[in-house]
Amino acid sequence: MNLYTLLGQRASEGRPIRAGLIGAGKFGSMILSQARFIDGLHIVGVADLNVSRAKESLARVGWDAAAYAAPSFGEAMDTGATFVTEDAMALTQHEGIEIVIDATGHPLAGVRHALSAIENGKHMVMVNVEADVLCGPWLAAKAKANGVLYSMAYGDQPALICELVDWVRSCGFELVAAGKGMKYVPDYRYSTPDTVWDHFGWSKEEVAAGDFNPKMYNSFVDGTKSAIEMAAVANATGLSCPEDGLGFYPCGTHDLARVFRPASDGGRLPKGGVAEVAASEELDGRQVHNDIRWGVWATFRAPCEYTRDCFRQYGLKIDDSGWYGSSWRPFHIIGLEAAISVLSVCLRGEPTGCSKEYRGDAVAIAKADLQAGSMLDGEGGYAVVADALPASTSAKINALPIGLAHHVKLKNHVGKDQIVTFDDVEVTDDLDIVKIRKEMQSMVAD
Ligand SMILES: NC(=O)c1ccc[n+]([C@@H]2O[C@H](COP(=O)([O-])OP(=O)(O)OC[C@H]3O[C@@H](n4cnc5c(N)ncnc54)[C@H](O)[C@@H]3O)[C@@H](O)[C@H]2O)c1
Ligand SMILES: N[C@@H](CCO)C(=O)O
Repeated sequence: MNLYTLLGQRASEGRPIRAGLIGAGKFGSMILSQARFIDGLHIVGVADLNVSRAKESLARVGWDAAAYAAPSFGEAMDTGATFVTEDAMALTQHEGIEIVIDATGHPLAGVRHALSAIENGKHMVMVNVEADVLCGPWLAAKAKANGVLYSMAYGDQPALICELVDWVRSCGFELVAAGKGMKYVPDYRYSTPDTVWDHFGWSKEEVAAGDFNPKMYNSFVDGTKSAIEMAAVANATGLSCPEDGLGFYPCGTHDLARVFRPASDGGRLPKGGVAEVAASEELDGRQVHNDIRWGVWATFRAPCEYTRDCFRQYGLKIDDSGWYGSSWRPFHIIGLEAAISVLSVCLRGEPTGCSKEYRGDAVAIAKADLQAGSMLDGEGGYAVVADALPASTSAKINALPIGLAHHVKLKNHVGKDQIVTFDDVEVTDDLDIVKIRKEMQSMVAD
């Protein structure tokens, strides 16, 4: 039965899905914008470090002040209104909430929120892919052991890629590659929060009128977010991360099947079975024809001649050999679609993508020559960018995951474009997360 019908049943029984949201920034705002139009979904609480910002977000997306004026979770449960608080941990512990959504983008906080939610018997929708790539396989195992579900967020590209991958495999096609689109040329790798808007493509007026965090958007522009997402996709789908990091091959939708096939068959991939990114800009900065900047895609091979012939007969976008086909979804609208995950988890008992193995890692790489004694400033900042590597490679070189490259001091000089390793940094804080990462070493897939 479809989600909408199932939700209608719960609404008519007076048993709405009771959810709590942590992080009311851009993604969270987009969830909140839609939530008030979804009968049967009650956002009991919104937690944000910055309560006044959260309230501004609620007002900006059109909520009446009375709708978020509940003075406690209990009152919110009784009245159908929403309680806004700075206490995220209390939200993850409240008995009335059945599902928690983390949209903070802070990897360490996201892991802690998820762990608390899971230990308190709640399902978890992890918008925070930064946290998912850091500890997702471990959190998913923890959720399973606690009888709850841990899910990627529909509307963001990783969950949509998982959906396409599932379609390819369920049809009996041979999956070759899957990934997302991105506005990217190699120089963007060195972008900082000061230069992000020169590259992202929005005008000064558009940026000034919006609610955008430049460091977050810089993590999109410099390739960090792509690395994080493709490693998370590898963990969720069984695909691999490319041995030498992401290729960011410029490619439009008409050409996916030709470009994203193995080099041995004329494509750009050193080998099949990988998560990759299609850049929406050519190397000289021209926009790619039929670009897929905002979308997701998968390429696959026909398993037999009859299937190959059907690809052509039914107008599938194929390569010149006819053996390779492609499928894509041209858009993702992030928080506007994220309720699909909440409904799928609570009504169907099915995550919309979930880390299953530890196959990929997003590792920190110096954006410039970094001196001993300097501090790393995490995703989208000035010091480091991430690339996606197989988890086995990351483990072998003792690479520092980008999610732990926050407020840590370098003890060694690290040259521009070099991978930062655990041996290069003084890790004095966040030892709970370091411990989880150590435990994850036993989960590394071949
Ligand atoms: N903005 C986008 O277009 C976009 C697209 C895809 C995915 N995402 C994902 O959405 C997530 C959030 O991104 P965003 O753009 O909304 O960021 P944002 O900076 O706009 O919002 C994050 C919010 O979380 C709050 N927060 C941070 N740490 C917290 C903590 N420890 N406890 C409680 N609240 C905390 C912040 O105060 C802020 O209000 C990230 O994981 C990001 O990868 C964003
Ligand atoms: N794919 C998007 C970013 C993530 O939503 C872009 O190219 O800007």
